[in-house]
Amino acid sequence: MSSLQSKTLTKRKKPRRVSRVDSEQLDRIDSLPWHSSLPEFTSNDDTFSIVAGTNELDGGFLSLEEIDESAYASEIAKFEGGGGFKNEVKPKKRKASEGDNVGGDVNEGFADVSNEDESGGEDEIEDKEVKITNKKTKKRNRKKKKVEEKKEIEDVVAVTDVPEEKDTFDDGEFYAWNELRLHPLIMKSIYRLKFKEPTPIQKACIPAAAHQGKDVIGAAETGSGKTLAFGLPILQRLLEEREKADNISEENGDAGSKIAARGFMRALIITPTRELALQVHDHLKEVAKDTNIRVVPIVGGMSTQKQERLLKARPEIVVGTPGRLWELMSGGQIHLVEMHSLSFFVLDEADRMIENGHFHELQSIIDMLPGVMESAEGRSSHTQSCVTVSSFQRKKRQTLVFSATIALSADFRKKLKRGSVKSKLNDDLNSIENLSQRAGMRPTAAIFDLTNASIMAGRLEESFIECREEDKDAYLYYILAVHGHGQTIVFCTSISALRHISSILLILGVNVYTLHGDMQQRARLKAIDRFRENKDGILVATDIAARGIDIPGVRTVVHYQLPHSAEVYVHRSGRTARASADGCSIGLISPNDTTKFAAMCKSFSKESFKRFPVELSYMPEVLKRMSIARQIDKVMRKESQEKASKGWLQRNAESVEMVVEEDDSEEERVNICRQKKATSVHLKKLQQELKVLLSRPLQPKTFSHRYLAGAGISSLLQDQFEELARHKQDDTKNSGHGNSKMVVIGQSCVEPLEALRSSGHEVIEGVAILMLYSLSSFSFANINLKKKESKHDQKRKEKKRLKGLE
Ligand SMILES: Nc1ncnc2c1ncn2[C@@H]1O[C@H](COP(=O)(O)OP(=O)(O)OP(=O)(O)O)[C@@H](O)[C@H]1O
Repeated sequence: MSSLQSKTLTKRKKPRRVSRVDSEQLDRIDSLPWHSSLPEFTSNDDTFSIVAGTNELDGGFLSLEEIDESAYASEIAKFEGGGGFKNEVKPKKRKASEGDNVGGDVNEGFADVSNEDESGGEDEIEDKEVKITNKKTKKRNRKKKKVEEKKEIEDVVAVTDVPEEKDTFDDGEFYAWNELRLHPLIMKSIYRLKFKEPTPIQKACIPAAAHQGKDVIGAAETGSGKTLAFGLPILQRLLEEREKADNISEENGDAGSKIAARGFMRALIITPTRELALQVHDHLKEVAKDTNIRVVPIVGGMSTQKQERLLKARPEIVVGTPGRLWELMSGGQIHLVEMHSLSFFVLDEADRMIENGHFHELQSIIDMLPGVMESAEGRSSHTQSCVTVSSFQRKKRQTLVFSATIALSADFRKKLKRGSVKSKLNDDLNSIENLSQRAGMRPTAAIFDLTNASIMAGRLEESFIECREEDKDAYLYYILAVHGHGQTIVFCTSISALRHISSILLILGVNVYTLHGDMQQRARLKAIDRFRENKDGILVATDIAARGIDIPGVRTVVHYQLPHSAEVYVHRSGRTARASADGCSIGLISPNDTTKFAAMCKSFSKESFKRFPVELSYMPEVLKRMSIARQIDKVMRKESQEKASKGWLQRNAESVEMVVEEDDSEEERVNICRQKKATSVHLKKLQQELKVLLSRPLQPKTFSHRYLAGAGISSLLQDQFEELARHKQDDTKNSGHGNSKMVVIGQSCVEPLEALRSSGHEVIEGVAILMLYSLSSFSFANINLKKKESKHDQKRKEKKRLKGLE
């Protein structure tokens, strides 16, 4: 029986008197928000709780308070239009007795001024002077706040801000854009972004959506520029309308406003994840920089009030996730429910939308779209607040549906023509086809499927390492330590696996950022930002990072665990090899994964997969380190769990005014104490042992101590060299010997893609019959050895034979 279990709970004889102050403080503490850095106590296999005590792991190494919210556009000022500077208008004198609170403290201030006129005496004058000064300060502060608020709005939405500087581009270089006939303000952004030519999906979609007013379904590989394929047509149409309206207004006065609906939402873009919504927002905001079209993100995990204030600015383009959008819509947020002028309804990463967790809100939003439910037998209750419009508006609205992985049936267009969904109110919508139809997609929709036979990005090199489940950690460490160059994303399917490897890697001195759904939104964004900024950063993430995240420096994607579906595998791998860059993916395939992996390869029509080259001479050292790291992890986890449950018992006992009595005998207590001491000594010993190992660069077993063979110097090896050099310097100083310098001559690190290109073995359709080589038996080495022996034998035999002939 553990010491913890042997404790008993007894009712307090004399409940501790809790003073009022104490209880207030306790209340306050209880009401503090949950902090992701606090250890979690529930899961037994959760290594995170041990290491996370340092707040180092959970997505961003920092407390949430450190994060500057405004950086993510969540902080937005109240938009008061022209009313914002009311205070500057010379106020009428008001008597205090008039007493209504219109104008708030502004008028209170003025009431003081009026009193000043009526009173006399020096004290009163002094009093009044103080009040006037206070009033001025207040006024100044209010003014300052207004300016700050205005700036905040400008930061979030794109505003009229045509830069003065002369453009220095040579538009001849951008001639490929000419045929798309985009507005000069859009072209200005294209020049600024240095996008020399439209990508194929942009070339295909822009004419159809921007000039022919068609609905579009677009499918193209990851990183192929789909955001602008739907973003540019939206901007084009809004700019054209605006120009037309301005021209007509000039001629006929007010008539122009009928053409360009101002102050209404014109485009609603829905994405499955918050990170993607923010990224799409940033991308469109960048392109709309020289226009006066405003774009705002509406995502969960951020203050609803602040987002409501953002919407008060009446942005034309709203990018959001279904959950938060629906929360605000069902709450009657006026800008969102006034959809009669909506010209574009966009579903980005549409296939993800139909998965669980998003579907119901999305369905509700679609039901709010003007015209969607009109032909059905009635509207659901929540759509009552929606402005009723004719189906004319539905016809005017364009529906754009995009993803890298969209499967459409051959007769989809026919189905659209039949409009089978129209009359079936409770139809099952969980397919892209039904969703598109329901959203009002017309039979004339243009369908561009640019995914080739293999839907993977063209410049992506795919590979795998076969290993036992328990050796995945070691291989991952090998990849990061030996080839750790460029940004890497390691994907896990479960959060517990993510916590496990993050913890192990951290013990091994590999700093990683983490990203998963249990993290607070701001911490998630911070983790992505930090990862983005670190050119050799490592992000360990679940599938919330699988879609859309666009970080050009990502060179390698590691599938630590295989995803549940082939689509997710495509999106995960698509975090690298984006735009015109290349990259590589490495799957760690254990015997449990082989069937799934084979099925995936088949579904991609992949002819060949490369085996990622592993220099097995590194593995003894890797395994040695890994073994110690695991032991440390185990001890720390146990300690942390004990502390956690002890704390839990104590807290619960206190909450019901009980005391936890220690009923261990003296002998038991001594034993526990001894045990703890022994554990602590053991832990220190392990940590010391690992420290010594880590202070030396990871070397292959055949390391000659004269040359460092193999993969070159990764950033991790570089750190270890520096550490070693420092040790050497200290040793030299202590021993009093002269200056001895350690010189490291190394090639730059060979990143996984290079290693793969130079020596990856192709495995042709052989995934299903993969042989499993376990680390413990070093079968690869053995096989090579046997091969060499047999060649040697053959030579000897040949020599003997020749001698015999002589
Ligand atoms: N015409 C272009 N020329 C060069 N780069 C471009 C062009 N259009 C977009 N890009 C860049 O390509 C990158 C990928 O674009 P985007 O995120 O839109 O891809 P995507 O197809 O939506 O990818 P995913 O399917 O993974 O979401 C971005 O960094 C974007 O700025």
